[in-house]
Amino acid sequence: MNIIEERYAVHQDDYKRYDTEKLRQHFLIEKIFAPDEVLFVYAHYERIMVGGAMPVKSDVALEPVYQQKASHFLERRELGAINVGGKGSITVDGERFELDTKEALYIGRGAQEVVFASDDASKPAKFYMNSAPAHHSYPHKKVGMSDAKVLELGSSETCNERRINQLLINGVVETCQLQMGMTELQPGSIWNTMPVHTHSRRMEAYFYFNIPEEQAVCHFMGPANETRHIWVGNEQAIVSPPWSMHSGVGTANYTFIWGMAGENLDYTDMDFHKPHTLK
Ligand SMILES: O=C(O)C(=O)C[C@H](O)C(=O)CO
Ligand SMILES: [Zn+2]
Repeated sequence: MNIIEERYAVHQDDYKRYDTEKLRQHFLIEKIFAPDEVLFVYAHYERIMVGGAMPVKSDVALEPVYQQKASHFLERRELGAINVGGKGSITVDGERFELDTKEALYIGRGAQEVVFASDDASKPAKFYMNSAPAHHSYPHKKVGMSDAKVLELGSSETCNERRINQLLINGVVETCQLQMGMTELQPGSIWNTMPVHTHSRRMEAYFYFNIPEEQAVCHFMGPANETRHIWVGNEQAIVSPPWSMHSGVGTANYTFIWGMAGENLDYTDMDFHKPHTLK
């Protein structure tokens, strides 16, 4: 049985009055992986589902949840999965895709049986997933880091030197509305997505991983003139509403996966806010 939690959409006027606990309750996803389970948060921003599958002792299957009222999970949805654990595989209607760490799989609408497996229980695969409603069925496709479109952004002087690996993105794979990728910070750099941006056309989810023990990432959210922060631990995620900027600074090096759904598939459609204008 897949485990699901629901998150409703928040108005930016209400968000202003949230304390730490309420911000965390609405925007932070503390648990993405549990052994031999599939966990999902169903968020009412573009109806994105954010979650993870971690097969250890046994394979685990994707099952429909009550919120979907569907006979199978992908009846009206598409899904992107990126492995952040040891080697594993995803079998889609009998077709097996081997996925090493940092490799992604796009699964198109209509797939009926999706099964996650780890090659070695002592180093389990961890499939981080985003899923969004889909109007069309595009082919399933595996995308490795060497297939990614790469953007090198930032500099060591501003502590934001980073490599953006666009994995499930227009031009690499056909999707209805989902886009996903992985941003790696260069050693010594700690700021992601600085200068910050908003894109009210798309919501976004950030999943932080490879954060060393006892370290954390301070994630910033909100309209540029009304920002708040949430401290995020390793393998936790943030749901970013369409009115919110999204950026983070780590107390150590880390990596994160971003995923988006919404009005367009244009990665460059962003409204930038210069650091000195933020409040
Ligand atoms: O470090 C960055 O900059 C990012 O990774 C930005 C994300 O890809 C993003 O927010 C796309 O809208
Ligand atoms: Zn963004």
